[in-house]
Amino acid sequence: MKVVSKKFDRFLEHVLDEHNARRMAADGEKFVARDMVDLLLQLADDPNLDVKLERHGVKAFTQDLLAGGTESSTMTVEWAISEILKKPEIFEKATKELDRVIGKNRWVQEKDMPNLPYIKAIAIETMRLHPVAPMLTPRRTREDCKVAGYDITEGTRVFVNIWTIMRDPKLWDNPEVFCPERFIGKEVDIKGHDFKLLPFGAGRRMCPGYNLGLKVVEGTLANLLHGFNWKLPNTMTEDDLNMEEIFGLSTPKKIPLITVAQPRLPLEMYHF
Ligand code: HEM
Repeated sequence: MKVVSKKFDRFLEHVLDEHNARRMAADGEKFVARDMVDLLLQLADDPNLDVKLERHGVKAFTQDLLAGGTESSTMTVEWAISEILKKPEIFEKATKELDRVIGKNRWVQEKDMPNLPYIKAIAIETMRLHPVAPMLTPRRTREDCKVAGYDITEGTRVFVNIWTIMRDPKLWDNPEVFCPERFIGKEVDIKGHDFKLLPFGAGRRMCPGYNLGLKVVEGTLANLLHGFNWKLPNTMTEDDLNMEEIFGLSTPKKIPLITVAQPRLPLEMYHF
């Protein structure tokens, strides 16, 4: 742990030095912040902040964003492709929508997402069955309270098990079945107001990156489905595909997905 933390620190020092050097190079000209680190460094220079942001604060912030913002999205996309490989009819429906809305001569852009409700539904259904943080971050009760008949005293550390909530048969029809259609034509809230669907948590410790996270998952998924036919390798069948998860702070696949991707757009589309 100590070795990893030192390695991370060296990397973050380098990132900050690099950004500071670019700011210096602007030399009197108006510096335009290019990314989150630039913005944080600008804030750290502000002498009027109520709570001063120090260099170590900028590093911690940057690390939080990297840690929270990378595995969460990739893990969700891996689960989505796995679920789709199990149910090829979902792939067909998704590509029908993509071909109708996007066509075969371009990639999906962020502005297309409102016109791709089925892709959105696949993303949300994936997060329902495979939440990134199954127990959210721990809470501490501020006062005595009663939940479902249980007395919980002030100061108790509490975990909210969203994995179970999002598979609760009292709240969901056929909860174990991957079914994006359950969200089609419905107002869906995943911003922490609907307590049966909490992939980003709720309240003051809710995921601050939910908007970005959702956009990354939807956009990546849309382009992966638009750009490729997904098949299982060799003689492997849908039943052979292992869907076990490692249950812990996050829920990655126990056995990483191996799949075969074949282009489904004109070949010139793959030259970037
Ligand atoms: C699919 C994408 C993502 C999912 C499903 C997800 C989910 C979550 C969940 C469930 C929590 C705990 C919330 C709670 O306890 O109420 C959380 C916390 C957090 N997430 Fe995300 N997240 C995603 C993407 C991102 C991105 C893109 C960023 C930043 C760039 C980010 C940064 C964070 C941070 C910093 C926290 C800790 C917040 C705190 O403790 O106050 N996440 N995320």
